[in-house]
Amino acid sequence: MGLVRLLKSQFVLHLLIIYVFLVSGVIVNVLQLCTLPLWLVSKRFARKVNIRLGYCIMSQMVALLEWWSATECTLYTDPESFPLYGKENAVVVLNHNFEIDFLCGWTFCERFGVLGSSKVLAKKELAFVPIIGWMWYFLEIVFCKRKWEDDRKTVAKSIQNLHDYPENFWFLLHCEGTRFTPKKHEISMQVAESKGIPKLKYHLLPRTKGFWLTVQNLRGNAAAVYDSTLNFRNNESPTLLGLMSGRKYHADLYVRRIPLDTIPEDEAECAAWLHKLYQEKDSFQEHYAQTGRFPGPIKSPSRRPWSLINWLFWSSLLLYPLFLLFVQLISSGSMLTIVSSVALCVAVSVGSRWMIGQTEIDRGSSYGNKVSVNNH
Ligand SMILES: CC/C=C\C/C=C\C/C=C\C/C=C\C/C=C\C/C=C\CCC(=O)SCCNC(=O)CCNC(=O)[C@H](O)C(C)(C)COP(=O)(O)OP(=O)(O)OC[C@H]1O[C@@H](n2cnc3c(N)ncnc32)[C@H](O)[C@@H]1OP(=O)(O)O
Ligand SMILES: CCCCCCCC/C=C\CCCCCCCC(=O)OC[C@@H](O)COP(=O)(O)O
Repeated sequence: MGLVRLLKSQFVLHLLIIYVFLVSGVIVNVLQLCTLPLWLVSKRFARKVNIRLGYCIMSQMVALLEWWSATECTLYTDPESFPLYGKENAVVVLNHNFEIDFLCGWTFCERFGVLGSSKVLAKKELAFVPIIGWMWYFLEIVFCKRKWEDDRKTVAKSIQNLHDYPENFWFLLHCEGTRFTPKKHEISMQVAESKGIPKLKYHLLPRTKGFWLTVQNLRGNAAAVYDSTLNFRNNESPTLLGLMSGRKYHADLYVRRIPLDTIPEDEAECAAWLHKLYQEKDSFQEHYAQTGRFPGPIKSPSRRPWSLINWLFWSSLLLYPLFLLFVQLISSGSMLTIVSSVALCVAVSVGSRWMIGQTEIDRGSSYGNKVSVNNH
């Protein structure tokens, strides 16, 4: 193991990374709270400020992926669509198999300049994750309970609110509704069979209602759907803890741009369209399994320095006071102060381990573990 790799695997460095993330995150959350009066004066300006504040948090995690772990992200897409990425609003449809797929999504957002304004239809539980969830509140992220009776109105309303959004955004939809597990796959294939829909090998059966609702409410606002299929080389299952230990992965993303006005307006036709899309996505994954690459040319955007600069800024701002505090603590010689400080560190470690746990599939929800029936 090289010296750099050995250093990156050290727990004490992970604690420092988490410290910078948590403290800067709380500072940003407080600043976001301070923008509340601004919304009354100028919604446009308040949104722009929050986009930049949100960037300060999200780009730290992007920097962890791009600069700390040096994970590579390759984009397969056609050269005609490439110039449009980041220059228009779009709905992104992405498979949901990996613990860090959200972070790869953010990385592409960063490279196309839409990280701060990126949106997602997220499960309500994520709204309560400290820092990220609180930040999302100010970024107008759309939350759902994964109960259509409740979501149909709230989700539509939240998406409608984005009509006068001042910057280009990508709206991410994991139509499968939950992360892939063998059990969830088996159950969803039973649903597919009962509905006479062809089975999928690499995806869960997509939930079509949220997609239809999103597309209907973004007509005239978003120009396209980016059908995106993600995989990792060498059958790897990357994790956030792996990234933190400096482990390098290689992500491949295949993106097809589909003009939004070509998608059927009728709900049943739109659902059939989405099912067909997932059959195509499945064939791309099969192609990947056979050949180790996606079809189509490679047109990768390179990483930008901004996420690293932001990270260095927060680190230099927050690590020096921590160092001073540490020196003071040792020189105080007070056993009580030292023990309380250690207890605080342990509490913060446990809290951040819980946050990281939110990304872990093993600790995922039971949604999709059984057939759900809607009464409508
Ligand atoms: C150039 C580069 C391009 C791209 C770069 C890539 C990405 C970057 C983009 C943006 C990044 C932005 C942010 C990323 C950051 C963080 C994101 C992190 C995570 C958040 C993600 C989540 O939280 S996923 C979970 C929440 N989201 C969803 O669930 C969305 C999908 N779900 C829906 O749309 C649902 O319809 C719903 C939520 C609106 C409602 O849920 P409900 O459960 O009520 O579902 P349905 O009514 O649809 O379900 C009933 C129907 O389903 C059938 N059924 C029953 N059981 C099952 C089963 N086990 N599996 C499948 N289907 C089942 C049932 O028969 C019903 O059928 P109908 O025919 O009646 O519809
Ligand atoms: C500089 C880096 C510092 C690292 C410190 C890390 C601390 C923060 C850690 C995590 C923040 C939480 C991010 C939440 C994003 C999780 C997205 C996700 O994948 O959610 C799962 C959801 O779709 C489906 O859930 P289920 O499969 O149904 O269950």
